[in-house]
Amino acid sequence: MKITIDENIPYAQEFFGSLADIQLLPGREITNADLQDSQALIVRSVTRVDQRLLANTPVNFVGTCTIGTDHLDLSYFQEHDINWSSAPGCNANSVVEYVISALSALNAPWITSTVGIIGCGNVGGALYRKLKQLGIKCRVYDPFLSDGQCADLTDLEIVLQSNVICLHTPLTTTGPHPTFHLLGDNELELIADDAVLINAGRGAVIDNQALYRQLTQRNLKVVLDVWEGEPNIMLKLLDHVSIATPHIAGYSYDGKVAGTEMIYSALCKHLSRLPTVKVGDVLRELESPALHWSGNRFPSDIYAYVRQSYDILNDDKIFRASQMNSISPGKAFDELRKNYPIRREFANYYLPTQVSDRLKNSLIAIGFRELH
Ligand SMILES: NC(=O)c1ccc[n+]([C@@H]2O[C@H](COP(=O)([O-])OP(=O)(O)OC[C@H]3O[C@@H](n4cnc5c(N)ncnc54)[C@H](O)[C@@H]3O)[C@@H](O)[C@H]2O)c1
Ligand SMILES: O=C(O)[C@H](O)[C@H](O)COP(=O)(O)O
Repeated sequence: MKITIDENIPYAQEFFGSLADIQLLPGREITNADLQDSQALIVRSVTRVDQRLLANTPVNFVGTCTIGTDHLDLSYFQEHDINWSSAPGCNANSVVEYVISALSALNAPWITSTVGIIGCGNVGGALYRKLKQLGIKCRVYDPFLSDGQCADLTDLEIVLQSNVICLHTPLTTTGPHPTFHLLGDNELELIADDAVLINAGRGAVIDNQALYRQLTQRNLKVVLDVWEGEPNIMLKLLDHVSIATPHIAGYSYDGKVAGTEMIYSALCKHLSRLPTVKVGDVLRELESPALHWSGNRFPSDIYAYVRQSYDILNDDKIFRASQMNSISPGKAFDELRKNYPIRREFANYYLPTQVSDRLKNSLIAIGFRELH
């Protein structure tokens, strides 16, 4: 048996090599010819998996080590009896930490503000629970949830009037509530001038042309991890965005490896094999998990601790430089993602003992640990 795998999937050999021969290829370059003798295809979000890629191949299992599934033609899979699996929730916590890093780096008064969440599934729901634990007022728009599932559901128009607005929907073009260009001119105009808008869902959920028009007229603070047309983003938009990153919100190492393990387990099930490799076999504890003492001011010192684990402004700086200095910005976008450094989640770090109770409680609520 042979499995074709995106070369950017960490520990592909350790997990999938225990099941079959593996062929590692760049995700954007996998072709139909590459799959002529593969029974399984394991991808990330950059490989469009449809009839063009799969027709007349023996592939009968497709796994994506990601949360998003908009790159998979699920109707084609159903029509051709192709088993498939995604990795729901694998990097949800990574995205939540990205949002917290963005808000604390912007020095926005988010701790005392109202946060609007659009799309309250694995990612939005995890963010919602963390914010509630911090005592932050939330408003949620998710037309697929009922009041029994979330007490703060309200209309999109109301959510857009929050101090912070976070987008966590999938990208959909069909169904009763498609998200493609969910935020266009009319919706963006409802957002207050001093608000923060964060998109770490999918780029095309915001009409990027409309966003550009807005940002040339007013100083809304916008954080974009995802962009329309990735990897070839609208470069002129970059100048108007407060924090810009190349679709790495979900790129904590913990999240990526969890995605690999989930798809490995799904493929084992498909093959009626028992999984023998676990995350703990490959992912080690940090050698230096202790955070340095960095002050006790609440809430401004939250960033001082967060940045020791993940400094979003560093990602922003590197990304801007890559887009400005490269003759091929699209390639540079992909290269940054391919060579993204190892980023471990907050739960791998311990707080210094001097941190005051008030600050400590908040840092623990967002995921850091206390030394006992
Ligand atoms: N930037 C990144 O690195 C990154 C990482 C992980 C996930 N994502 C994206 O985030 C998306 C959400 O992830 P998730 O794990 O929370 O997915 P999920 O399926 O668990 O939740 C999505 C939620 O969005 C809601 N929704 C659907 N259509 C909506 C609409 N029109 N308006 C408001 N809400 C709507 C759904 O009801 C659901 O509750 C993924 O589909 C993926 O595209 C991005
Ligand atoms: O959907 C997801 O899980 C995320 O967007 C994920 O981080 C995408 O990463 P990629 O597959 O493009 O490497």
